[in-house]
Amino acid sequence: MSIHAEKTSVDIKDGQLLKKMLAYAIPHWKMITLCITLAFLIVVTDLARPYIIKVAIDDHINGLHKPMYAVEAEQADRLKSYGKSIVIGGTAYVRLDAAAAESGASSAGGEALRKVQIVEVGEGSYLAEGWVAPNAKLTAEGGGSEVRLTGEGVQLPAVYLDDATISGFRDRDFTGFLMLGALFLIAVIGGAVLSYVQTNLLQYTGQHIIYRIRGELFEHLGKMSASFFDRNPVGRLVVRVTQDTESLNQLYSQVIVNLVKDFIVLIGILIIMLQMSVKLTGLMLVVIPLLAALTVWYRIVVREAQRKMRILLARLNSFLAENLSGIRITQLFVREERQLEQFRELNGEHYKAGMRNTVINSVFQPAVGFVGNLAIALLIWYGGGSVLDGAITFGIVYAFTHYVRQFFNPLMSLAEKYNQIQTAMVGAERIFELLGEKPSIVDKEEPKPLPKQVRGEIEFDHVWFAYNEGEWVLRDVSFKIGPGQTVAFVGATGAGKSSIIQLINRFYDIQKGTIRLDGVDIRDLPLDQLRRAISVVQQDVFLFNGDIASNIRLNEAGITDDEVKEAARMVHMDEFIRKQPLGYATPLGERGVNLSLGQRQLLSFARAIVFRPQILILDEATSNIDTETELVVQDALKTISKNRTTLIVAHRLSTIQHADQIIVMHKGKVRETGNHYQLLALKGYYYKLFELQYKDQKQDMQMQHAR
Ligand SMILES: Nc1ncnc2c1ncn2[C@@H]1O[C@H](COP(=O)(O)OP(=O)(O)OP(=O)(O)O)[C@@H](O)[C@H]1O
Repeated sequence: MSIHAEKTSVDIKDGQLLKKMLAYAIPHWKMITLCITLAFLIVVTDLARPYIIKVAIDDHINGLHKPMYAVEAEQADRLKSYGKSIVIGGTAYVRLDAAAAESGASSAGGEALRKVQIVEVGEGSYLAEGWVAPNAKLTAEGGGSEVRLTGEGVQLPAVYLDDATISGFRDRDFTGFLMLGALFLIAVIGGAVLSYVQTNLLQYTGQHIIYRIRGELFEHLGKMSASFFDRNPVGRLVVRVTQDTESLNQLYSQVIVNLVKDFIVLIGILIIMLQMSVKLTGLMLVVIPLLAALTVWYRIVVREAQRKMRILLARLNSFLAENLSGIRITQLFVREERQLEQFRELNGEHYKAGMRNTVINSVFQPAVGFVGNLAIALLIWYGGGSVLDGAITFGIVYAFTHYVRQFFNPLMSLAEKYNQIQTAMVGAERIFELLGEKPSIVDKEEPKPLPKQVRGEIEFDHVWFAYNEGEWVLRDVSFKIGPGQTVAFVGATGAGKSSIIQLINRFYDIQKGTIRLDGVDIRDLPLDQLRRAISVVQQDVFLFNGDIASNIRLNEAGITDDEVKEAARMVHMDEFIRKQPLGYATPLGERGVNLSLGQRQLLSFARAIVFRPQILILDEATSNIDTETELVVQDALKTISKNRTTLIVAHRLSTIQHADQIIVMHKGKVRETGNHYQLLALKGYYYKLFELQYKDQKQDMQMQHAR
């Protein structure tokens, strides 16, 4: 598997993962509980709105024709428990609210209460003694106070009502509308305010958790050893710290609480529906199996589609990461067309997978919508009929249509949530996998501190080392470098010279043998002390964002400006730096001056010197510097390397002839050791290398002469 390949799917039921995610949420449990409580209140305000309208319809718009009670005016007190009574002539009337009317309040009122009702017959309104169905077909006979309403097997004495009297009965409707309107407004404003508070609290919590995880990730990455970075491309790690944590944030701040909210909505709606009408609720639930089938289908199909999309996206990402970092090579070798073709292919596949996803969603969402509307159709058919029969009020049917919609909304957005959860779970798994990865190179439990004055004696004692198991890069390497000595490593490409340098720094640990610094196994030393004792100048110099001075002292506050300048002077960079617009404060890189390769190396020298290490390592450090400057640097080196152990890896043998000891490497083994003259006298491998380079030089000189 390519190191760019990514894991793309994880089983949501994975308990381990959930436990770890929960562990991060636990410190915020108070906030999360508060958010869930707020969610509950928001649901209440959401669900209250249709109910308020239902009450407005049933008790006020249609309330006039609801059953009423009447008593003689002087006994009006008896009606108190039903509401405010209206006195007309010698009679007190009270209108019942829908619930009381439906539950047949008569039992509570006792027989002495007269049941009355406002009934419309033809153009006129009558106050009839007795209760009839609202749609009963009646005719009025007689006149004045002697009217009788007959029809449908009933005969009721009635009184004709003029418009003014009807308005009297309507009075309480107007105050009712005002009250309900105010209540509706409170529900709307309350809902909005609560949502605002909840969203902010959730974001705060989510961001806080992510802030912590990001910090931990960065700290953790800082401890990882070189082999880890060999395996993990930088692009991927950047995605871990930025993108994956963000999707996890979404999970904490949106998905979890919203899922709880949706659940409360569904339960809440069911309860309200059941309370309003068991029959209608039963009818609504007829569509549930259809919905369940749809959801199961969707889960299966979309899971696969989304998994495929994530795989392709990961591939696209790694393709991009690889190609953008190697863009110069692509351009140099005129491979743009071929790369573009590959990219198009991948991009096309991703597009197709994306479209498939879209198609599935565009089927699922309207399908759920359709089932919802089917439920509404059933509601109109059955509910409408029941309203006419007087079995259900119009307000209930109206409220049901709203609740059905609210019931189906969370189901419709299931797609989005499913995707969010999957992405977040994948992100979470990657993050926890990363956090769970132990740094392979760490301090011993009780490391032996280095003495303040490091002597700088380095010893390799039968060292075996492989980057990858079984592929030995160093085989039984032994040598000893005395304190203050200058030692050079030479050998063909791939002989293992740079590996030796990396091992001294403990970027990797060896498999067999021992490496000692001042007689102590480096694995027993505190890592930071070991690395502080060593400075390395490499061929590739990394510059950080910042000015020249901070790039030399690497933000080490203990290093003074004078020391920085002194170091720059020693590598003959001082003059160049002074010429820059802001001197030592000139920013480097995009925002400031760009350094040439040679200048970068000089800066890297200054960096190494300023830290005053006991051991200085130069790994191909002068390969980018012109001969003239190299002479200067060599000169500086002589000063610097005095009383310091200095290790030099070089291909140009001319630069290392003065070394106290030269170690010749060949295929991971020490082939020869000695100083320049001893090695030449040996007439071995070194001699051959020297001859080859010398011949080259002679040829160069002859060619120059010939010109
Ligand atoms: N990070 C790494 N992971 C795996 N293998 C590596 C790694 N670095 C180097 N190698 C392998 O180790 C061997 C020795 O490499 P090393 O860089 O030590 O050689 P070198 O003598 O310094 O060569 P050069 O003169 O080209 O710098 C090579 O075969 C190389 O492929």
